[in-house]
Amino acid sequence: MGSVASERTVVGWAARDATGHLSPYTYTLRNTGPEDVVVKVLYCGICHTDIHQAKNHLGASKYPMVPGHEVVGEVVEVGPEVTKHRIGDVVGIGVIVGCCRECRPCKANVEQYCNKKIWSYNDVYTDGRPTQGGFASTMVVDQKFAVKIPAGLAPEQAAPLLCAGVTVYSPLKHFGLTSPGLRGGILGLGGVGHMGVKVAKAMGHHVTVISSSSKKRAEAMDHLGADAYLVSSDAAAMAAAADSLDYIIDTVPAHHPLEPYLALLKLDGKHVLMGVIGEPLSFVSPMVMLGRKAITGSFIGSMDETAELLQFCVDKGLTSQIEMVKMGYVNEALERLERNDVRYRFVVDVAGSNIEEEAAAATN
Ligand SMILES: NC(=O)C1=CN([C@@H]2O[C@H](COP(=O)(O)OP(=O)(O)OC[C@H]3O[C@@H](n4cnc5c(N)ncnc54)[C@H](OP(=O)(O)O)[C@@H]3O)[C@@H](O)[C@H]2O)C=CC1
Ligand SMILES: O=C/C=C/c1ccc(O)c(O)c1
Ligand SMILES: [Zn+2]
Ligand SMILES: [Zn+2]
Repeated sequence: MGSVASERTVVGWAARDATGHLSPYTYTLRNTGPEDVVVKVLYCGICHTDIHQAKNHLGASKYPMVPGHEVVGEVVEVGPEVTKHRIGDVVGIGVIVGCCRECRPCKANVEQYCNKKIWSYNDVYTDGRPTQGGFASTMVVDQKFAVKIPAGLAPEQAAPLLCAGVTVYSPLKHFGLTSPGLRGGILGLGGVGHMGVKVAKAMGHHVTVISSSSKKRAEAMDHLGADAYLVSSDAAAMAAAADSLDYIIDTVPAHHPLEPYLALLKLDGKHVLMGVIGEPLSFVSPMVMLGRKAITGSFIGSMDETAELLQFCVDKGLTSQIEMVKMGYVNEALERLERNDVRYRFVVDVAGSNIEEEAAAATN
């Protein structure tokens, strides 16, 4: 218990401009507030959103920016009113670190849809400071936005569950797509997509991966447990699969036509958009009318859903498939992620990268 009297100086790896190149950056954290926990970062996953943000794909990036929102760490200090966590707990921090607590989404415990939500980086906290993410030695976060990592989950494999995992779990629950026997499509087999296959399979669905190439076919079928694999450019295979899916989780992070995928949906099928795409997507209206299909979207998941997903993963024996790297490799990892060269999520071993020591040595 107790709080530090002075601001903590920490080191993160920050983008300085839209090249998205990260390099060491020293900054201070706010004093530990009554409901804050101080978290020593152990691991942080690399999500494609980190590229969108670091490279200013949405036009709203502010620099210096320390990305990273799939954070697993150890609680090293708690404010005097913290009841949810204790020193020594292993916790996760995701995309959101604040909300108004008064609006309809907040009262319904879907605080990710709060219009006053605070993003874990590239945002401004209530004290007027920029928020900074998990590619850093330490974070301070309100206890509400830290979730306990349950026993039975390796912390490094838990990291991708905090964004990629809950991002697929939340819409499947919300849209009533949890019944065994449903037929689902996962469009784009990356970080979010591979968790889509795993979570949907654990719910008892028949899962079809829809990919831009055949490169991931063997892994998808043999290791991830997919039931079918479609290459989107294979017109004959796509035609044969028409009218066969109850839903598609669309994780493609770039502009793409929707009509080839809408054609795969059955009556009342749902196309759930996940990718962050700053250009209009298009389709002709009969594609949705003649089949009462729905095009919708979903944004991460709530803190409650995150805790539920973590327990679901323990109960079902699910983990993410990761490639662990040190912080010094983060720029190569970002480049490889952008060129679709990772199976399926990079996780940075932050604590094992000695970033504070290395930054101090570089300035001496
Ligand atoms: N809605 C939300 O709450 C969230 C949204 N996101 C967003 O979801 C998207 C996916 O994130 P993530 O899984 O981390 O990204 P990844 O890069 O790990 O995966 C995306 C996959 O989409 C396919 N793909 C990539 N580029 C193209 C392209 N130009 N055309 C067609 N297919 C492509 C590839 O799969 P394949 O090789 O199989 O074709 C790739 O593996 C991003 O836009 C991210 O910002 C992420 C998390 C939460
Ligand atoms: O990776 C998680 C964040 C996803 C996201 C979704 C929508 C949006 O506009 C973003 O900036 C990020
Ligand atoms: Zn993410
Ligand atoms: Zn709110």
